[in-house]
Amino acid sequence: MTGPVQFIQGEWVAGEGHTFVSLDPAKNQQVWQGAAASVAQVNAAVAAARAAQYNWSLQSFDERLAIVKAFGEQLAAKKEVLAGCIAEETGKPLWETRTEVAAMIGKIDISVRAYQERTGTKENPMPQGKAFVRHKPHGVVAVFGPYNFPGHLPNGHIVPALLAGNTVLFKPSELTPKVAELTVKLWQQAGLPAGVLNLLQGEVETGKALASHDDIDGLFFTGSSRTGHILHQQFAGRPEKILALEMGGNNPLLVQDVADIDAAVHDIVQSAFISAGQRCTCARKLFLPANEQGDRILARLLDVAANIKVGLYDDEQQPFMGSMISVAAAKGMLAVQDELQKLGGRSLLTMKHLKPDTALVSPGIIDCTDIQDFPDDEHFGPLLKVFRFTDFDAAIDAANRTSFGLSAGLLSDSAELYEHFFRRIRAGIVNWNRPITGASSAAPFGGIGKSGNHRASAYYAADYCAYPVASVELDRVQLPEQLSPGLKF
Ligand SMILES: NC(=O)C1=CN([C@@H]2O[C@H](COP(=O)(O)OP(=O)(O)OC[C@H]3O[C@@H](n4cnc5c(N)ncnc54)[C@H](O)[C@@H]3O)[C@@H](O)[C@H]2O)C=CC1
Ligand SMILES: O=C(O)CCC(=O)N[C@@H](CCC(=O)O)C(=O)O
Repeated sequence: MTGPVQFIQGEWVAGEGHTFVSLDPAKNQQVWQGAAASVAQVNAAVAAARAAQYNWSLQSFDERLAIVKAFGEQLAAKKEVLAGCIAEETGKPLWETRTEVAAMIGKIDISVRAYQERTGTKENPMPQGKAFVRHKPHGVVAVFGPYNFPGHLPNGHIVPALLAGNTVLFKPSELTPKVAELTVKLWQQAGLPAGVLNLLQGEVETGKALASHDDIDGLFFTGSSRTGHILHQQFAGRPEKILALEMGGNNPLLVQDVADIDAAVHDIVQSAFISAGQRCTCARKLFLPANEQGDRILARLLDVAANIKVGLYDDEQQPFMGSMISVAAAKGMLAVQDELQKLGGRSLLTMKHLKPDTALVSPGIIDCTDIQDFPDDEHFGPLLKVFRFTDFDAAIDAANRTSFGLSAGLLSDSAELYEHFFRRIRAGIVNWNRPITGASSAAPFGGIGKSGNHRASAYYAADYCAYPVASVELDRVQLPEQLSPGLKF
């Protein structure tokens, strides 16, 4: 019998499904154990969310905000505990998980601004009466989270959804159940009414039961393109439900004409290797000119990348890179490196498994210029693929040769070149002389192609959390000043 890990109708109860565990990937220790939610428990949670929804939506925005702010205070009070928990369960270094918790706290004020600006009430006078645009919540929504930002990214759906008056069923990644449990406990302490937020822990089967439930009004998903596409198929023929998909990327970074080589290399490293390459926005492909400047950048990049400190999340001298999420993920990246070498890639800095029973790997860089028919897959780890080019436009075409379209960037001292690049590149996030990771919560966040379904998150999450209601209103019934032809009163 495992502990109470499901939060349904304001009560912590044990799961009725099979037991699963969560491991500290850097130290190979078990940190959590629990039983998955059964189908009956998924049904009970959906019923609880449905029962709570009307009253939650009837509360004024300020009443809902007071509870969301109380959650923010809980986050601030427990920030070190939560940062420690994220580090332990993902292997990300503490310096980084502290920024994740700070982003969760920052999300609250930003979501209030977004709610008011994007979905607030608008009023316009009319010849008779007034026209209003108001917004209503969809109702009961499911939130699916990824493992790489187990706090910040689900929070980016949950906070705006609750503010708008929805009730939520949260299905976290099965790789990060402990972070989810701690976060939901903070919501509970903030005084969220029973049923408004329910936690359904489990693996794919729990996800399937929730996603296919008839009584949810929508699903907000952040995760892999593969799962997002499965969900999209599941939602086919159900146009009444809203589906927001934030998925992976295969993101290019181009370099041309830069004076400060170290600054360029810094932005490349931040783009490719932060979070051990486990960000959807990470640069996967680096396009470098096949000239003397390109050679100098590459040489410096190899030098800096070879010296990146990889280590444990709680090392006193903090590493830049912690571990990957699991030993399986680490082995998967090493297999990708082997595969690319077989296809004709030339390893310039070989990614290594640093300790076999952990997910600690070193960064890798591989020259893939000579690979014909380069595979269009997202490789979610610290392996950067380099392509040398002689023609900038051909490099942009190659960068666009992907079915994804999340982030892209140019490092160049030429504003004219950036203007040209911006016009031609296809992505939802396009940066100039900045890393392509580290997107702002105060901007929309989403991609095109296989990276999303045109429902951008972050600042625009407000849009998919509520639907607009247009009204024309007059405070008493009145004959119009001008009657339609053929009418006589
Ligand atoms: N565009 C964005 O905003 C972001 C995208 N990501 C992407 O997320 C991925 C990494 O996260 P993962 O946790 O591996 O994603 P994942 O797709 O494996 O899992 C995400 C969630 O979906 C659930 N799930 C998996 N298969 C399911 C199914 N058949 N039916 C219903 N639910 C299912 C999982 O249990 C988990 O809760 C990367 O591809 C990354 O690019 C990560 C962060 C941000
Ligand atoms: O949702 C937000 O508030 C902004 C999006 C964000 O924080 N993006 C991060 C993480 C994306 C990822 O998981 O890869 C980023 O751009 O680095």
